[in-house]
Parts: sequence; structure tokens; C-alpha cells
Amino acid sequence: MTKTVTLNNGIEMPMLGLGVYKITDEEMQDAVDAAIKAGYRAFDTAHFYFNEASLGKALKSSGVPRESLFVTTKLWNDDQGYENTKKAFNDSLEKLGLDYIDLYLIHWPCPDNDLFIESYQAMEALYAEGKIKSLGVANFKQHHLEKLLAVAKVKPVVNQIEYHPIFNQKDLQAYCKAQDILVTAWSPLMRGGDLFNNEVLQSIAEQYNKTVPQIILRWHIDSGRIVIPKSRNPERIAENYDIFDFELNEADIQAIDTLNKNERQFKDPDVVNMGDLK
Ligand SMILES: NC(=O)C1=CN([C@@H]2O[C@H](COP(=O)(O)OP(=O)(O)OC[C@H]3O[C@@H](n4cnc5c(N)ncnc54)[C@H](OP(=O)(O)O)[C@@H]3O)[C@@H](O)[C@H]2O)C=CC1
Ligand SMILES: O=C1CO[C@H](CO)[C@@H](O)[C@@H]1O
Repeated sequence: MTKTVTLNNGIEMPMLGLGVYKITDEEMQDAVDAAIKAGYRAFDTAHFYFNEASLGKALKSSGVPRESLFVTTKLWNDDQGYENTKKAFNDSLEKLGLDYIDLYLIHWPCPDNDLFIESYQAMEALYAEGKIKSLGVANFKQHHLEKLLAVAKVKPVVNQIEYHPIFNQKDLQAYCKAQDILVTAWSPLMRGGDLFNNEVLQSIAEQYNKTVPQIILRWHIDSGRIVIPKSRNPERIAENYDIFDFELNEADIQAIDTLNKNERQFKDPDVVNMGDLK
């Protein structure tokens, strides 16, 4: 049974969802079927992933009632600005085949265009119309949030940021917590690879009779972060969900915290601008 968390607007959000970046249209139906079967009800996509239509189609064919699903999508950098945001949102809504989005995020703050306030104001208008149930941001550093919070009428519920054992953003999470904003960890598994061979993680995994990815995901959840691991593989999708029958003790959480090297795997949000990442 998924653990949920209550957002600052009273809405319940699952703490584990399926990230679908790089899941192709051809792979989507099997991935969604496997996820629904395992118990996932939350899905994280973006205009930038170019798979909103196949995600929407797969969710529809799952037969799960709309009110039991939690769908997140994101405003792409090139679509920032008041009118552009409304247009981009409606486009995402149509592609997903939905009549509302559970959580809509500004994907990157984009310091060069300084449009995120305007974009957010358009999102507030869509929120008032009931087309977006919760508003949020992604890749916002503290200074971006301060600027937004100074004018926002509706508080963002989450900030979705890069977070994994090698890049631990504890200070930003603490700032978000003080503002009643939750952190969602993107690349929660650091996209796998060498991290899975880490000896500290392997020894904790043995102790709990779990796999390293399961330990990392549990570390996030036990530290108060929502997670959206991506997998296209049905076995790994199920494995990543099978983490609700144990909790890490404080010593193990701290041992994983000490793996931090402050190394982003991706660009600093202060240098990601409109037109980047095409
Ligand atoms: N807001 C933002 O700017 C960003 C948001 N995101 C969101 O976060 C989600 C997750 O992040 P992502 O960058 O995809 O990286 P993840 O940390 O979720 O890692 C995904 C990779 O790990 C592999 N993997 C997943 N589970 C396992 C497992 N149990 N055992 C072994 N390998 C595994 C997957 O391979 P396989 O598929 O073959 O199983 C894939 O290669 C994205 O899909 C997206 O929704 C991501 C980046 C930026
Ligand atoms: O959501 C995303 C998926 O990952 C990309 C990096 O590989 C990011 O640029 C983007 O923000």
C-alpha cells in the first residue's frame, strides 16, 4: 500500500510514483500496466519527455478511476510567460486526455528570461479554475523560491530537485520544510550505474534483505522526500515499489547521508536557460 503525504493545500499525494522520462511510446503501455499492477498510482511526466499522449492513453486503458490517479506534468522552459503557460498547459492536458492535472510544475526557473513569476501567475489562474489541483516548481534553489514566495498567492506544494546519495541537498530541503513545501527527489537512484556497487549501500541492503535501489528509495522516503524512480522494466518497476514493508533505522539513514559528495549529475539551475536541453 503506497504511503501518501498531505500537501500544504490538504491534497494527498503518493510518496512513490513512476518517473517516465525516456520511456518511449512503444514501451509506455507495458510500463504503466506493470506499475498499476504493482500498486503505483502516481506518474511523473513533462512536455519535454514527449510522451504525455502515450502515458494518458495507457492510464485510460488501465481502468483505474481518475480520482485514484495522481498525474504530474511540467511546463517546459520555452513555454514560460503568462499566455504561453496557459497554452502549454492546455496542450499537455489535451495530450494526456485529462480534464485536470493533479500537479503542474515549472520545470526550470530559467534565470535568463525571468518569466517564472508570470508563468506561476498563469498557473494560479488555472488552479482557480480547477484545472490544476496543486501547483509546484522544479529545480528551484532557495533564492528562486524566495522570489516566488514573495508574490505567490497560492503556495507551491513541492519543489522537485536532483537528490540522491551523492548529491544531498539537505539545506534546500530544510528551507523547503520551513516553508511547508515538500521535496520530490528526481534521479532518486542517480540513474543506477556505479552507485549500486557502493559498499555502504550493499551492506545495508544485506542487513534488511533488500536490494540497493530499494534501500536508496527507502532512505528518501524515511527522510521525508517523495520519489519518482524511472524504470521501463516490469520487474524493476515492481522491485522499486516493494519498499513499504520496512523502514531504515536512524543510523543507516545517517550512513547513507555521509555518502554525499555534493556532486550534481546535471546542470546547476542557475545556468539552465530557455532553449537549453533541446
Ligand atoms: N524535474 C526535472 O528536471 C527532472 C525530473 N526527472 C524525473 O525523475 C524521474 C526519475 O529520474 P531519472 O533521471 O529517470 O533517474 P532514476 O534515478 O529514476 O534512474 C533511472 C535509471 O535507473 C534504472 N533503474 C531503475 N530502477 C532500477 C532497479 N531497481 N535496478 C536497476 N536499475 C534500475 C533505469 O533503468 P531501466 O529503465 O532499464 O529499469 C534507469 O536507467 C524521471 O523519469 C523524471 O520523471 C528526472 C530528471 C530531471
Ligand atoms: O526532466 C528532465 C529529465 O532529465 C533531463 C536531463 O537528462 C533534464 O534536463 C530534464 O529536466
